[in-house]
Amino acid sequence: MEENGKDSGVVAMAACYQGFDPAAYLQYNYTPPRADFERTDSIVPWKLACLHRAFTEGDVSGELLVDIGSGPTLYQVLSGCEVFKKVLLTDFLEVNRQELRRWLQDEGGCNMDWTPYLQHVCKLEGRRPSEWTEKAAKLRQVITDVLPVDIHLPQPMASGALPSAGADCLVSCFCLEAASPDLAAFTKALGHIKRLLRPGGHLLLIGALGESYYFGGPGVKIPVVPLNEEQVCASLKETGFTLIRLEVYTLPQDMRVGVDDVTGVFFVKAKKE
Ligand SMILES: Nc1ncnc2c1ncn2[C@@H]1O[C@@H](CSCCNC[C@@H]2Cc3ccc([N+](=O)[O-])cc3CN2)[C@@H](O)[C@H]1O
Repeated sequence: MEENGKDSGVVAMAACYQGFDPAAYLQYNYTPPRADFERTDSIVPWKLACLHRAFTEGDVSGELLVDIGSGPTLYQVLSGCEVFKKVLLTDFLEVNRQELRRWLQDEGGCNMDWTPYLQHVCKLEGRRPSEWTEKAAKLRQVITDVLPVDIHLPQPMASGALPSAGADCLVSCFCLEAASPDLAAFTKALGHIKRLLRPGGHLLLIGALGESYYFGGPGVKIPVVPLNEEQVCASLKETGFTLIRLEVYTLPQDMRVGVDDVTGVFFVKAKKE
């Protein structure tokens, strides 16, 4: 522990993120082959199917959904925006919060066209893909803010950002393992975000398995704590979450495109009792 009370590994992680490049990151992970809606074995359709099922199978409800560590992406809340009246996006970096605000303000300058994602989730909802414009409008209506977050703080968001009871549901994708220097910090961060959730609320957690690094931009190599399923389950148990479902996707060879060394992706639905 350093004299200012911050763990040295956490301080080093924050430094790694100074070169993060949202446009490059989107290009690496959210375009084909990893986001190929024509392929049933592509990662993004698998993630969207997990989230759609989790948000719509009847046990998740409430007013407020918070996405922890949104990065420059909003696919995480495409299904949730139909279930919650209010959605908050959050990230550690201003460059990512700006990327999200540019899309929300719909004034151009975005580094990503989310249309295929909106069309795909409309199909999952039994709607015509052409209803993507209504879904985009719904998103812009329910996402009321894009706020700073730091999962390594006991209080990750500014006080007053959430109702005192907490959020009704949290979603977090590829953030905790990529922002934590080691497994202990990952588990501690899980405990920190749990405090943002009301009792009885749900956590939808997506993350990388077996990943030790990824590129957050050209030449921006960011270390990741490599996780396996057992460690994810142990961390959830240690922080007092009740596991409802764990699903695992193993990357086909041609999804390993050199932007990271991830071997699989986990999806967790859990509950804070
Ligand atoms: N202290 C902090 N608190 C909160 N957020 C923080 C903090 N530090 C950094 N952040 C925030 O966390 C970051 C989230 S992006 C992290 C990317 N994770 C790795 C990457 C993702 C990915 C995506 C898709 C697929 N796939 O197979 O389809 C695989 C993979 C595996 N590689 C970033 O937004 C940063 O801004």
